[in-house]
Amino acid sequence: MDYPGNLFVVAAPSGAGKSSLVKALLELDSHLVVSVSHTTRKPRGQEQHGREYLFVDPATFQSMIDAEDFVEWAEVHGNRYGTSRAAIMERVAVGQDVVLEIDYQGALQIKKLYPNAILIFILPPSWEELAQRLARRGEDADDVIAQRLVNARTEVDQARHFDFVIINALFETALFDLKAIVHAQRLKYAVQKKAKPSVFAALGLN
Ligand SMILES: Nc1nc2c(ncn2[C@@H]2O[C@H](COP(=O)(O)OP(=O)(O)O)[C@@H](O)[C@H]2O)c(=O)[nH]1
Ligand SMILES: Nc1ncnc2c1ncn2[C@@H]1O[C@H](COP(=O)(O)OP(=O)(O)O)[C@@H](O)[C@H]1O
Repeated sequence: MDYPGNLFVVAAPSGAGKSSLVKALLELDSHLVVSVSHTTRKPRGQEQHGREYLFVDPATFQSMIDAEDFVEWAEVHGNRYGTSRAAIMERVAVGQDVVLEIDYQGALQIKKLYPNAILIFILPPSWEELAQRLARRGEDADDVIAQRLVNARTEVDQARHFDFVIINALFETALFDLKAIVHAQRLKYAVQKKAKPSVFAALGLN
């Protein structure tokens, strides 16, 4: 299926910094919107319904699966998470670029459905740093953090299936990399669609 907006998928093990990076990217880029997922996980700390997630009970989530409301969904760290069709298609259809912050299982489902989607994997600089970030974030109980660190091994192994990999050591460097990927993809899309940004004129690409 072809659509005028770009789809960017960002995945990472818990604590690698993907929410912080996506939030910073959105502040810099007014053409980008984030898809708000549904989840059966309980809200933590400052999270608000409709902002970080749409928090639903397991029965509601199941009825959405049955109604085929999700373009993808997966069970991650013992909870269910899903992207509703409405969260993305209405936007890409009118030419907005949408970023999905989802796990690798969802990312691979999205790539199958929308081969033009750009898959970006964020890696932490080390296992020690990942553990420290989860502890420093201070949002999860020790057993939840332990489970996430175990799952991180499997998740990191999936990075090779992604289009791009970013190492989030220094935050500003990782943010720069993310911006560059988004920018380059937009230009590629413009060339493919024979759109004519003025910058192409000098290259005879009109
Ligand atoms: N497949 C899928 N995964 C999601 C979705 N929304 C969030 N996730 C992933 O679920 C995992 C857990 O997210 P969360 O509980 O917010 O924890 P965090 O990664 O530590 O911030 C992360 O890998 C998210 O990217 C979704 O709609 N679909
Ligand atoms: N480059 C970085 N250096 C140090 N700390 C970071 C960096 N990026 C993110 N963090 C911190 O690590 C913690 C986890 O980041 P978060 O964005 O919540 O990760 P994720 O969404 O991948 O679970 C947060 O406390 C965040 O402020």
